[in-house]
Amino acid sequence: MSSKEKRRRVGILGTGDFARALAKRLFFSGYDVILGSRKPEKKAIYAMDQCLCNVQVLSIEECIKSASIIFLAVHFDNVKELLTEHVVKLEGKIIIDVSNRERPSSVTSNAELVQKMVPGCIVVKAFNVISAYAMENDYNSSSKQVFIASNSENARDVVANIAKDMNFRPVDFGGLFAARRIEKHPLRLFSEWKGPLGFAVCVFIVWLIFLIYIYYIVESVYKWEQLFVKVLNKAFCMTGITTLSVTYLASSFATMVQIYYGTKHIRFSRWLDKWLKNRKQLGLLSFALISIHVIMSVLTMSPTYLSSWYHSTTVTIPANLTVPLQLKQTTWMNWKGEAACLVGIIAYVVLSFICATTFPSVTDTLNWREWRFAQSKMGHAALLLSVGHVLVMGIPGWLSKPHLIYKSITFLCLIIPWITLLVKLVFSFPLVDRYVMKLRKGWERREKNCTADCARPVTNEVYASFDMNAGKRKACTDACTCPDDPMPMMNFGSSISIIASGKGQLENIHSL
Ligand SMILES: NC(=O)C1=CN([C@@H]2O[C@H](COP(=O)(O)OP(=O)(O)OC[C@H]3O[C@@H](n4cnc5c(N)ncnc54)[C@H](OP(=O)(O)O)[C@@H]3O)[C@@H](O)[C@H]2O)C=CC1
Ligand SMILES: [Fe+3]
Repeated sequence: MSSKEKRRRVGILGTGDFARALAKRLFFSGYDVILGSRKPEKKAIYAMDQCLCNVQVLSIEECIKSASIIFLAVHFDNVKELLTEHVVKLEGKIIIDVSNRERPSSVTSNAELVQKMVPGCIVVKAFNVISAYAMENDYNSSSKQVFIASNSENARDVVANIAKDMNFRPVDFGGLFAARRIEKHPLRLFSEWKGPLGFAVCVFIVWLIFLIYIYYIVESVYKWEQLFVKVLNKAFCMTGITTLSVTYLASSFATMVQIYYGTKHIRFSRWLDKWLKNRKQLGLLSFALISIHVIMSVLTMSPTYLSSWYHSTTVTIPANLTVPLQLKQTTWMNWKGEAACLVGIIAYVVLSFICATTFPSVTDTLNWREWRFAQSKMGHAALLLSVGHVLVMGIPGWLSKPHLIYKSITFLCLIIPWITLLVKLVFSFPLVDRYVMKLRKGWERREKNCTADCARPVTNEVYASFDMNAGKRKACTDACTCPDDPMPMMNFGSSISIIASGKGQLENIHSL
């Protein structure tokens, strides 16, 4: 066999679920795999899975000897016992630690502890975010990311190539210090959804209490049995539009902060940073709420439920009726119903399009300009259309009872959307827009009088991290970059992708 045809060899310590799945995947990706077991003679791997008949099971020592890249597929608790007697033989080898923790730790990581146990080897943290099931079954999972951390750039490249061969997407996290972050990843449970979900629930409760107050306590407009669809539908609609406007208000707030400080090199306060990072979740939640509103509205689309949307017909039956009377009743929508439907449908279609652009497979096909157009311009257009939909329903009532406008739910639920749209309109004026663009290109209003107490990035070996959660943000008495700051204060929206770019260009992702 020529050297080109020779399969690259890797060793795997352990013969458990993950080791077997890894062995199978590596074998079908063109690797020669050797499993290392404490009792190789008892591990009839091929009996468990015929695909593994070409995978040898050797002793731990032989496995370590025969490969220069070794996956450590044993539970961390057993690592010390397993590796202690092989420390010398492991010298110079690449050890890939795939282990996960039960609890997150900011102080250390399993990978760093392995590096301490075997100082002569090069430890790489990787593959811990892929389950054994996905490893074995999802062969078309090129979108699945494998986060990689190691103090050796060369070792990171080697493991990144292995991940690519296995049809995974490697993401370089830099130094081994980043293993702490990587090990936290599988322990997350929709953590980025908690804030937006809590916000939506609170807004929903507030609107619902208000609706119950005006429709059941102040006046008896509806029957209690109508609470589940008729009244809840209004609460879903009001929460949906509030959440949608809050999604787009975040970027305007950030722009205001940048204008105030006269620079874009300002680290936003924590609440604003969180708000900006949660825009995707807020937007998706508003889409879900508006979808519920659409379904409920379609189900109740009748003159009985939406009397103001339909023409009403009054039938008078003569008192002295002697012959059979035939009444043909056809009711169609009036202008208000038709207009509200039309604007509502267009708003929903635009929102659906924006929602579709957040799917990774679609996002990947968009360039930066298209993405911004979909998320910003179309987003504001969807909000404007949603406002229009509510206006069509509200205006006739406001005109007939202007003194009661403050009680109108259509009026109240449009306050935040109006603010969002008005602020956006102000920022769209050529003068303001030009000024903001200038700031975004790096111009600073008070460049010469810099007295900023700049927060420095946390630097650890080759891993440079802007840890938004670590420590307290330093106060900035004046907003500007420090002259010797190689990377000015920046805001990482999707920290993973930015940090992942490692050596690449750092880009201010808050192009709002
Ligand atoms: N399962 C999964 O979906 C994922 C697992 N991981 C990580 O992969 C590692 C392995 O997980 P998994 O394969 O599920 O675990 P298993 O319990 O299925 O396998 C662990 C293997 O470790 C070996 N081992 C070595 N020393 C000991 C010891 N002292 N006691 C017991 N076993 C020992 C055993 O092989 P032998 O008897 O042949 O020596 C055993 O088969 C873990 O660190 C886990 O966090 C990461 C991502 C996903
Ligand atoms: Fe509606």
